[in-house]
Amino acid sequence: MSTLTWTPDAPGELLPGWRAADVAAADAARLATGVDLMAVAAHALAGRCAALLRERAGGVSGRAVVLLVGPGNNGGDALLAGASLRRRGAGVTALLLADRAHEGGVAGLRAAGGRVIRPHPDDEADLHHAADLVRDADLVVDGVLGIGARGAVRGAAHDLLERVALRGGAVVACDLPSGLDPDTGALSGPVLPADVTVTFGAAKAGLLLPRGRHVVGELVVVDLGLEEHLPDPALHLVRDGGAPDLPGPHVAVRWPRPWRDADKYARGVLGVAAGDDRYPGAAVLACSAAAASGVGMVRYVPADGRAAAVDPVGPLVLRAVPELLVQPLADVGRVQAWVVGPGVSEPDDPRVRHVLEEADEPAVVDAGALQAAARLTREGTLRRPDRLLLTPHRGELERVAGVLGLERREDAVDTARDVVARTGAVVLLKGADTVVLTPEGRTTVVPGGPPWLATAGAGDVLAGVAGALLAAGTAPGRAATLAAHVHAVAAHRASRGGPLHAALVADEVRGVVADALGARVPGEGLASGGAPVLWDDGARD
Ligand SMILES: NC(=O)C1=CN([C@@H]2O[C@H](COP(=O)(O)OP(=O)(O)OC[C@H]3O[C@@H](n4cnc5c(N)ncnc54)[C@H](O)[C@@H]3O)[C@@H](O)[C@H]2O)[C@@H](O)CC1
Ligand SMILES: [K+]
Repeated sequence: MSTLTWTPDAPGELLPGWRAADVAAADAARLATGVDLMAVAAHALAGRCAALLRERAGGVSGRAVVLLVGPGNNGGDALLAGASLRRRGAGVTALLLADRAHEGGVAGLRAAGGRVIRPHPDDEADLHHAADLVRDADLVVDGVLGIGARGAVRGAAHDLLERVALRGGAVVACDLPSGLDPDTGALSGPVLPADVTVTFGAAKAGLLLPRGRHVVGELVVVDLGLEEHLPDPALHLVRDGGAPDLPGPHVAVRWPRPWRDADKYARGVLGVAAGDDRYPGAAVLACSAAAASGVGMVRYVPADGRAAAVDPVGPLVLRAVPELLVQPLADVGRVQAWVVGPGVSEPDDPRVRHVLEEADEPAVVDAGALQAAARLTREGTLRRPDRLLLTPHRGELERVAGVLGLERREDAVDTARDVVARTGAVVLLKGADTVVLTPEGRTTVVPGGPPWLATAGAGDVLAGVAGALLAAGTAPGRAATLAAHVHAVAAHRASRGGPLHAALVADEVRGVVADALGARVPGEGLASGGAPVLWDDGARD
């Protein structure tokens, strides 16, 4: 299924998502003011269904619409939308897939001339017939379960979804694709991937999280006037610039830019403690990416306290970034941030110990330094975790959680949240999508790069970009979100649908940042030509 997009009328750089319980409470508060929310929801749903029928089937009148109807109000929404489509001339059949169905909805559909069928859950011929109706429909509306869902879809709906889950025609999900957990995005049992999800009142968090996003299709958020009844969102999703290879307004507004007479310290000086004899390339990639991200200067710190003259990695990083300095740990000059860990294969590498136990500067902690951060957390000697950005992929996260002695969780995002709570550091969890979690409780989902990005060295590039931002004074949570987005956009450019390798991604970073800054909306964020972000609070992303 396509990646998630959302309609332009949902403004802002970030799309907020809420927990189902918070939306249900806001629904109830709004209902108490006397608004017929279901009528508003069904009207909007019918409108989007009609538009999709026109796009895909050339019109509404005479087209076949099948409603999959569950026991609750979600089914009620679908039935009332079906009644509206019937009045516009569509042939509408409701399949009632539970032992009860929303009475007003059934009556409404019948009154409009729609057909209502209740397939018997144990009758093979009934289910077969229902599956045929679904397969032949121009449009299927999934109204089996909404935010009242608990676990995988059960009963006749389960059996039917299993038979039709791979059908090709248009599907509109009512509030959310049934079988998707509204809070976590977990998919249990068969799920009908939607072309469009019309969600009511507020986007549910699960629609924006990695596991859920790929079955949501285009997301339309219907305004039910819930704002004043909703608490803070559970998470945010970062928006691109209209296509995966265009940076979104989030970057334009927040990327630090130098003022006219800024020196290298104002731009940021980054120490890179990465690479060793086994993994020299990690150092090259991290340094190149940092340079492409606008850092003022890079100090490269070789392994083993070696002097520049004898370090074999130094000439490689110098060839990639001629302006950097190679300085052994004992002589390293002033830095404003660190990247530590990419391509570091020795667990007791003194560079790792220095950054994690002695330094005060913010640091990106990646790869070979992650387990050390976990071990030092356990021992109580990790220095100022609030300055740290941990960047594990899933496997590394599990190892970190293991060292920390955390309980095993099924969902990696939950594990990451536990690691944040235990360490006090920001965690950037790499995966198909990136999830950034901060100790203040903020969760941000950043849509990922192309699948080709799952390649050696991609993480080293990301670490370099994030390090450059930390060096410029951007707070760890914000740096993580910005870096992940720029990295993903750069990867889309490097790939153009085909294979890529990490150095190509690093090469694209500069152009992505330039485009983002060029597209910046005047009057928003920093003043034009203004100061870089210096130690912003980072509480908000
Ligand atoms: N509360 C409101 O005022 C509004 C609700 N709306 C709609 O109502 C929906 C929520 O309605 P409900 O609270 O009735 O909940 P649902 O329609 O999601 O369904 C809950 C029902 O399904 C059953 N059920 C739960 N999990 C199941 C499973 N895994 N397999 C089979 N059956 C299961 C439950 O027993 C319960 O009867 C929203 O998603 C939205 O579509 C909208 O009309 C907007 C306003
Ligand atoms: K649904």
